[in-house]
Amino acid sequence: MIRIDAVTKRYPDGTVAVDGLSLEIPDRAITVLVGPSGCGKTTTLRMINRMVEPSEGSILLDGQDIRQQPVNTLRRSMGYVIQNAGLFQHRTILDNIATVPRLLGWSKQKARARAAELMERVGLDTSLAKRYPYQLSGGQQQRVGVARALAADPPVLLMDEPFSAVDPVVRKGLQDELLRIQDELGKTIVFVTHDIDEAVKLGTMVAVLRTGGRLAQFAPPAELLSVPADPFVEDFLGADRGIRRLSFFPSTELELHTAPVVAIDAGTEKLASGGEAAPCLLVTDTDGKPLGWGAPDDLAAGAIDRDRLLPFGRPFVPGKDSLRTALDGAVLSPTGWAVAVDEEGRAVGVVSQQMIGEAIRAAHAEGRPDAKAAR
Ligand SMILES: Nc1ncnc2c1ncn2[C@@H]1O[C@H](COP(=O)(O)OP(=O)(O)OP(=O)(O)O)[C@@H](O)[C@H]1O
Repeated sequence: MIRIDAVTKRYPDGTVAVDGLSLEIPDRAITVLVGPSGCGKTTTLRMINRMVEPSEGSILLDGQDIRQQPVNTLRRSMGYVIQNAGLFQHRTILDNIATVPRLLGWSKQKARARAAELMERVGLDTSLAKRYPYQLSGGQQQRVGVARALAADPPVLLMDEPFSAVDPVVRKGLQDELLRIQDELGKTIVFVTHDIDEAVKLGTMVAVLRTGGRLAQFAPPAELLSVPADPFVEDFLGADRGIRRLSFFPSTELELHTAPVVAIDAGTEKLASGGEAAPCLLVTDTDGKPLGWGAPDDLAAGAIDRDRLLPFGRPFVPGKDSLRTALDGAVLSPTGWAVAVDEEGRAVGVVSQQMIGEAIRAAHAEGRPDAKAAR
């Protein structure tokens, strides 16, 4: 555990960047520091690897003051990833990643083998190994930055706005990749961002800092969304807090209706009977994959015209997707019903907006959501 204990940082010009900050950063989890520009996030991160020394207070790593070990030893136990990756421009991708192992005295061959393994782990094709950083996209460079930080297998990873410089689609890919890597490796990650959505998506714990370097709230993201500590945090979380909180509730409890799901080659009788449970029927192909909503009148006549089917919106996978995704599916569906599919995309049932609303109320009444559903 990293324990930040009553830390204040006053820069020589008198700026108080961090003011009496205390935090307990849990092991093998992602702790996000988030807040407006200039609230002391980077300063806090840099105090953890002693690039900046606190003016007051102390930082403990596994119970030991970080000042008690040589700074180089400390930094080797902490990978560091920054915005724009900060790669060595004159070194190949492979040699960039192999930097720390080489510094640690590994042979060139062993360090490069490790680097190649890490390229795969962060989703980079090893055919890029001999390129130079300028020959990669921004997103690829960030992946190299992550691989380089992981090269010596440090227990701690410090990440300072690592995904801020890439477009939203690439950014989402990098975030997903980080969560996947974290599931495999279980590092203690401290992640700085000014983007609250990124904080909520990635954080096991989220520390919201306010200008002046004071802690506004330290909580799991679902708790942050449900009980913001004060108007500053509430304002910082932004609009749609209630909807976004639904990301933390699993959709497994939803009761699915199967009667309105009919295959396109079903007999006339079956088509006519399904419509009792829902105003529309979901028509699937012969493999069970949804094709669209058909109006009961059409179906009762036993004549399905594929061209007249209504789009079925975005389906959700119960057990994998959250109530937010299910609700989104229902809102997008012209019938107001969401379509549930299995991992192979075959329809397993349908559920109405009203039924989702009831599940939301029940989940809220039960209290704490399941944090895993957010991913
Ligand atoms: N070397 C320095 N000397 C003086 N003041 C500094 C120094 N470094 C940072 N500051 C000030 O300390 C405060 C906190 O800066 P810091 O970079 O930690 O904030 P931040 O939350 O990471 O900001 P951003 O999101 O904009 O990167 C700011 O007011 C900044 O101007």
